[in-house]
This record gives sequence, C-alpha cells and structure tokens, in this order.
Amino acid sequence: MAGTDTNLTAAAAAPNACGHASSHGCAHAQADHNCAGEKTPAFNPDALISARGVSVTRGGRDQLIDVNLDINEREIVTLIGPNGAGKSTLVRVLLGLEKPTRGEVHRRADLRIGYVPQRFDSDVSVPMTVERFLTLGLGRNGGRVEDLLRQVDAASVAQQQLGQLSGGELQRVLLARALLRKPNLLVLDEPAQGVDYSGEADLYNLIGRLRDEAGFGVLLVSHDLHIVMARSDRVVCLNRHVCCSGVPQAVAQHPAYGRLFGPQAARAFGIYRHEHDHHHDLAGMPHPASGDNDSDSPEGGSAC
Ligand SMILES: Nc1ncnc2c1ncn2[C@@H]1O[C@H](COP(=O)(O)OP(=O)(O)OP(=O)(O)O)[C@@H](O)[C@H]1O
Repeated sequence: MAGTDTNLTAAAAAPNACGHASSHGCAHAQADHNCAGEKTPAFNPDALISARGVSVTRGGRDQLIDVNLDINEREIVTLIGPNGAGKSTLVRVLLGLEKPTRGEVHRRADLRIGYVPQRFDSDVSVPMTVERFLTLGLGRNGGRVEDLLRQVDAASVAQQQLGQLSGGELQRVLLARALLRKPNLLVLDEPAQGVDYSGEADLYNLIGRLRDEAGFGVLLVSHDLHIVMARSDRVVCLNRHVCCSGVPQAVAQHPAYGRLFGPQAARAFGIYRHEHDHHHDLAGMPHPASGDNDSDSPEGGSAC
C-alpha cells in the first residue's frame, strides 16, 4: 500500500477557494498552505505515514480540515475525539481506503499495515475454530498461528469456535490476525469495544508490550481517554481538525482538550499519569525529554 494519495488539483486550479464547505468559512487557497494561511509543514520522509493538509468534505460538510499527522516507527499515537469528530474517516484516508478531498498522504515504500477494524461481524452460525480463522486463505503453517496466539496471550482459545469467544478474547484473536502480516504499523480502531475496564487495560498493556518487542508503530483510535492516554507516546485530539497534540500530560492540560472532554477528564487523567521522561527522534530512538512535547510533531493544533 505504498505511495501517495494526492488531490490538490481542484484547489490549485481554483485560487481563492480552498475547497472546504462554506460552513468552514475559508477564504484562501494555496495547495501548500492551510486555512489560516500558514505554510503546511514538509512531509517527513522517515515516517511510516505522513499526512499533510488532509481535508475531507462530504455532502457539503467538512469532515476533516487541514490535518497534518506523522506516525513514526516504534511510536504509539492515539487519536481521540468526540463522536463524529472524523477519527475513522482519518484512519481510512491514512490507510488509503478513502481519498482526501484535498491534501496528501505519503506512505513509506516498505509499509505493511496490520489493521484491527472498529467492527467485526462474524457469522456465529458458521462453525469455525480460531485456528482455522487465522490460517484461512493465508497459507500459513499452524506453528506460526500457535506462536501468535501465545504472543497475544490467547493460546487457550485456538480450538474454540470463533462465535463463542468473549469480547476480550475476540479482540486478541483479531490482533493476532493483524500480526500475521508482520506489520510495521498496527492500526486499531477502538479495539476495546465490548471489553470491560480491566480487560481494556490488559489489552493496551499487551499492545505496548508487542510494540516494545516487535518495534512497529501503532495508531490507536479511542474514546477511552485515561487508559489509552496513559499508554500513548503521543495523543492527537481531533474534532474535524487537530485541536491539540503532544505527549499525554500536555494534551490533558491543553485548554482545547478541556473544552472537548470537560475539566473532569483532565483532572481524572492525573491518576493515570504516565512517566514519560523521554521523547522519540525520527528513527524512533528515545532521548531525554527537553521540556515540551510538540516541537517535533507536525500537527500543531488550534482551539476547538
Ligand atoms: N460514508 C459516509 N458518507 C457521509 N458521511 C459520513 C460517512 N461516514 C461517516 N460520515 C460522517 O462523517 C462524520 C465523521 O465520521 P467518523 O465515523 O469519521 O467519526 P468518528 O470520530 O470516527 O466517530 P465515532 O467516534 O462515533 O466512531 C460523521 O458526521 C459521520 O456521520
């Protein structure tokens, strides 16, 4: 899925019309500038995925506005935002499943994505074991499936029927399926749906451990601010545009975050404080923290 999605032609051919729906009220239009007239940052060639100026308009309504986002190797990036904020739309654009109305997405040539979708509708009337489900159509040997199920702490369900799994077990099996492709980017859209609170914490711990072992980048979409924020390297707060981004502590204290989720959310986050005393460079290597967080992220952010 390597390559670039570009849809700048319309904007370039229509100066003074940025291509956004009128509700957004933009009045300018250069392909390499955002709606505030600021220059769009350059693509990050080392990033697994680098999106610049991504906008999506559907039915006259802006779903995404000028989104810049990089996902680096070994980095856990979490996308949070209220219902309808455009999180799943952004994921689809990043994965190349949907074309942006405007903007570009660069995917690194060696990108291999493992995807755990928001919804998985298994037909419970079709008898199929977990092992069969994982080997289906992939021609993989059983040994690899066994290994993967062990890695996700689900070896005990290998011979169980898919339709009889609990929510937490099913998520682990879907995670194992996503890992079959040996991805360098794992994308999980609300992976904790149908999982109880402690199961959710376990799931995110597992994702963190797998990242540490395999070194892939992770893009998570979640509503759950506390658990996810405590386990993310970087959080991007989306409400059609990027409201704020950075390490979790900084985002929790950002006024835009408080406006979106309420002051309680920021206070509650203190309980789950994640001691992040380093940052990641372009190659994903940790370095001692230098104070703030946003300096190496392209998203910036503005008031919601
Ligand atoms: N295929 C579509 N055609 C038109 N509008 C759509 C389509 N899919 C989603 N939308 C709209 O786009 C907006 C963003 O939807 P999206 O699913 O990306 O938000 P989200 O942040 O993932 O929401 P949620 O947290 O509820 O899953 C919503 O207003 C939704 O109704």
